Amino acid sequence: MAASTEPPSLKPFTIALVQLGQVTSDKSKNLPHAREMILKAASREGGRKPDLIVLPECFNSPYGVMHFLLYAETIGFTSGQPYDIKTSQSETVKMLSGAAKETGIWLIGGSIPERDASDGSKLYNTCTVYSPQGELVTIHRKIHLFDIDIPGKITFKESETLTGGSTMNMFDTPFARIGLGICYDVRFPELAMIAARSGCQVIIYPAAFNMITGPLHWETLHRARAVDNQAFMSMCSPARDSVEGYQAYGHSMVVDPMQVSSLSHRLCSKESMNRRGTVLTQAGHLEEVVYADIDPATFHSARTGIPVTTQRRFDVYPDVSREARAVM
Ligand SMILES: NC(=O)CCC(=O)C(=O)O
Repeated sequence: MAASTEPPSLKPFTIALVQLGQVTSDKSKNLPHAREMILKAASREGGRKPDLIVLPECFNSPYGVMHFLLYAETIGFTSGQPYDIKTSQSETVKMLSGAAKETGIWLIGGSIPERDASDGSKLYNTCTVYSPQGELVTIHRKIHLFDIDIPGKITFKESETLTGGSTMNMFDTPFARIGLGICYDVRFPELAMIAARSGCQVIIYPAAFNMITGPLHWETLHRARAVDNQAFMSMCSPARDSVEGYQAYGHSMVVDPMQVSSLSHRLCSKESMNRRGTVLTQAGHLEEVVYADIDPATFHSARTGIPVTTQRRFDVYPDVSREARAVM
């Protein structure tokens, strides 16, 4: 949905982050395992059932530039155009659509290597999103490719085989407008800022940080994007169980935009702040499903108590984002 329309008002809802393990070089094992974990997340016992399930970045293929071509699938989705899952060429899209329909739950289907339907030489790192009826409602192609070089620690160059996406993407559910990105996109605050100013109350990125940058920045970036934008921020990682190759950091997380109303209560002790504070939920590093309840009161108290959203001085600084519109 275009961001020029009014966003749905934020309602209470529950997110499930599936910190998927066992991502192997065998896609025929990866897909059934992902499906099984989606069903497991959906059938939560002893807590509110999730309204939205999220998978991690690159869950049907090992994460590495040499793998993307081999694992890439053609999706062929165009925003605003009818999309027929039955005739889709993507086995991953079929599986995800079926799982969303079977569970009746919104699904952010992590990301997969995608081959452009019209220009087969172009590959993208692409997230697909499904309604509870199993419709493919939007896609997000990772905009900022993970090209880094920290000598002796990590060198990664997604641009060797991938092309960066060129559109901002968000989607509406009955409970929130949700802004999308993928992993490295989080380091570019403009993306989350434009999403928030386009009405997103929640920002969710499938991701796969690593053992160098994860301990450095994973939680800080969640908190930064959440506080700057006064929005809920979440990234879902794979588990750290790869025997060789890329070691994901794990620690899938949901962070709230700061509970002003309960701030004094929280400041009682560092321990209670960590337990009840702004990190609503956080996984360890192995495979697990973690849940977070999104409370609109938190969002509203943050925005009314610290009203930066109405205090901006566009007369003093140029607003680089104000004209932004969500397009596909
Ligand atoms: N998959 C990615 O984009 C990794 C990003 C990352 O680790 C970072 O530090 O940024």
